[in-house]
Amino acid sequence: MALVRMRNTQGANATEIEKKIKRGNALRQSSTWRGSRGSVALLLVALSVCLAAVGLYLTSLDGEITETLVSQSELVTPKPRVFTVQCSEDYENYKRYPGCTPQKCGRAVTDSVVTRDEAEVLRRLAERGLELAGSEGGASILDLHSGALSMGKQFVNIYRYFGDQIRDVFSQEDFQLYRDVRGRIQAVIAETFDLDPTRMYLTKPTFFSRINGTTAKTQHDEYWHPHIDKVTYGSFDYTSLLYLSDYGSDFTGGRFVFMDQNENRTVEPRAGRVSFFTSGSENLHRVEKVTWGTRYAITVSFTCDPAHAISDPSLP
Ligand SMILES: O=C(O)CCC(=O)C(=O)O
Ligand SMILES: [Fe+2]
Repeated sequence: MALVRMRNTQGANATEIEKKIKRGNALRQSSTWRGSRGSVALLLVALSVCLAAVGLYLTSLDGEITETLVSQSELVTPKPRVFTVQCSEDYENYKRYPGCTPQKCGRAVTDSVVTRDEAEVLRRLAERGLELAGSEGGASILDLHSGALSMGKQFVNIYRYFGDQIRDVFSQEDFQLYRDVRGRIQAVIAETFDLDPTRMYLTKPTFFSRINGTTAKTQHDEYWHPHIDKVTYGSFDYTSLLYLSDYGSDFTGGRFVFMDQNENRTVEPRAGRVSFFTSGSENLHRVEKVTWGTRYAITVSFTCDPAHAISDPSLP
């Protein structure tokens, strides 16, 4: 009995010892796991850092690093903010026009050539004109010079299509304002690039644009493709854009992007802001897709070749 008790006691001790061993093992295992959990966390951090570095490198190769040249909220006044870039070699293949052909190339932005009130008058003009028709896709244009207006999947000539009724939509004052603004833009481009303003001429197309987030229906709606204006439009030597609405409050997306070798550089539209640049391949650019709201702008461009000059738009 005692033996039995003894055995029992020994047995009880053994069970106790086994339990302790098990507990000890369990504890050891959990501390090993805690230790390895630490290493796993460290490894994960290191991996994330590596991935971030690789991501940054790849985006830089892709030209996806973006610098804001001018944001919507700042006011560039009284002098334009000028960014000089090296002229592309294309110019060697073009006929040179003294006093006009770019000797120095670049881009510039100014908020002191057109007031916000004037921009509003021009935006209303654009709204009225584009209300007459407009593209089924997201991008519509109205060219006051040729009369071209987006309608559905094509264009109509407003002067022919609407005849005299067009005088109920546009006034002489509207056209006068366009001419004034065109003259001021021409003067600031000439001053910035050291040109003779009498040797640069308005060229076509010159148009109001309205862009929203509607899905494109035809190629004309695909405004976001990278392009070089001198290639796309032929006659352009200096491109200017007058913005009629505000990035961030009237629309989102829709920033203007200069696509440089290692970096994108953006201009954020602001009502009354004029952005201008030499039209060669030194200024490859695109417009971001508009994601919300409506963006209005006017493209006003100049040529050095008198053969491509057009007169100011006027009411017929
Ligand atoms: O509206 C813009 O900001 C740019 C438009 C453009 O690139 C063009 O008309 O060629
Ligand atoms: Fe362009």
